[in-house]
Amino acid sequence: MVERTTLAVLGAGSWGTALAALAARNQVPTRLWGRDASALAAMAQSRCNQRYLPDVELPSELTYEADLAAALRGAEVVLIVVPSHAFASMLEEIAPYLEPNARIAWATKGFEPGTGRFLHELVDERFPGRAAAVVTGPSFAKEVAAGMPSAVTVHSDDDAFAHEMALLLHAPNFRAYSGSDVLGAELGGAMKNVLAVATGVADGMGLGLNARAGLITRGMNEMLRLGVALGARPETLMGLAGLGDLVLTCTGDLSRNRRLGLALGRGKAIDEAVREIGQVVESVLTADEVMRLATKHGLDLPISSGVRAVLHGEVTPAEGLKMLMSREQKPEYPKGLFTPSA
Ligand SMILES: NC(=O)C1=CN([C@@H]2O[C@H](COP(=O)(O)OP(=O)(O)OC[C@H]3O[C@@H](n4cnc5c(N)ncnc54)[C@H](OP(=O)(O)O)[C@@H]3O)[C@@H](O)[C@H]2O)C=CC1
Ligand SMILES: O=C(CO)COP(=O)(O)O
Repeated sequence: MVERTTLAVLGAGSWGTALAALAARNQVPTRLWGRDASALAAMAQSRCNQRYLPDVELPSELTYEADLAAALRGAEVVLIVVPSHAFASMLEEIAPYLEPNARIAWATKGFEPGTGRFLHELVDERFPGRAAAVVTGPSFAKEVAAGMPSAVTVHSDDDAFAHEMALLLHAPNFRAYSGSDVLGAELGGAMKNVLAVATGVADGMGLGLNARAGLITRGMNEMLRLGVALGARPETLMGLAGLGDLVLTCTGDLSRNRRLGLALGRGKAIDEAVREIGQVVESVLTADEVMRLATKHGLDLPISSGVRAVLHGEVTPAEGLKMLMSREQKPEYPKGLFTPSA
């Protein structure tokens, strides 16, 4: 039985719209806010997000609010689903209107660009003491919006809020698990976007299925090593937030990050590839932040580093491949499975 908590979803792109529709179908009173008032009016009229989810009929229970103050009035839970580059400014924008008891969740995947700070750090700094949770895991918006079976996970330091947020979304075809490793959950969701570019590049170059599996597995190793260095729990990274989303995004052509890699591997220029995708491609900013964190912790992450170099045009995909394949022989896990080597 779902409590009738009022939910405000901020960000009317593909994922914000899909999550808002899911909650509304779940009998949660839900308002969807977006920065484009005319797009919201069209959604209210047609019950369709023509730009981001064109084939999906939105539930009649979902309401739309272009005025941020009105969207937040009475909202007990606020779910932020804007791209990571807009996350910090979104926190500033909501500050004057947040209800005193409002809990904050986000489904954004990434870091603060330019600093490598985790999004939970931004939330904790701007809203100290508020219950906060991240919603993450393998979930293409298009499939969730179409009601196809999916599983995600919700992590919070506040067990009650993790459970509450999960219940708002949990539905017959949508399993929402819960946990308490916010950092690990965020790291998995951010890093898989970078690694998806690597498998996309390999597939775009026609390197074969062995290469794809090798990149996914060694990419998982990079996620574990950075995660362990930062204090994430390995099991979080081996779960939906890490491995689950890594497999989805590295293999599923619905992934925009994988599609960017595919285009680069086929020789397309990055600007053109991003323009053609026409939606947020988080890896473009996240690769820099992953490498900023890796450098800070003295870690060598060859796949992530190669992706960053390819995205910056410092090396071609072929040169990146050569760099990876010419590395010295070494043990796969010199220090044991959950204390991976640098
Ligand atoms: N799509 C998916 O399957 C999933 C996405 N995510 C994550 O969700 C986040 C959002 O991605 P997604 O919805 O897919 O992206 P989309 O590209 O589909 O949509 C982005 C949305 O964000 C809006 N936006 C951009 N900048 C701002 C801003 N400064 N203030 C307010 N709104 C803004 C855009 O508005 P406008 O149209 O006006 O430009 C648009 O509505 C990303 O971090 C992504 O990694 C996570 C899981 C699944
Ligand atoms: O995060 C996602 C699925 O879990 C969506 O991946 P992309 O951003 O690569 O499309």
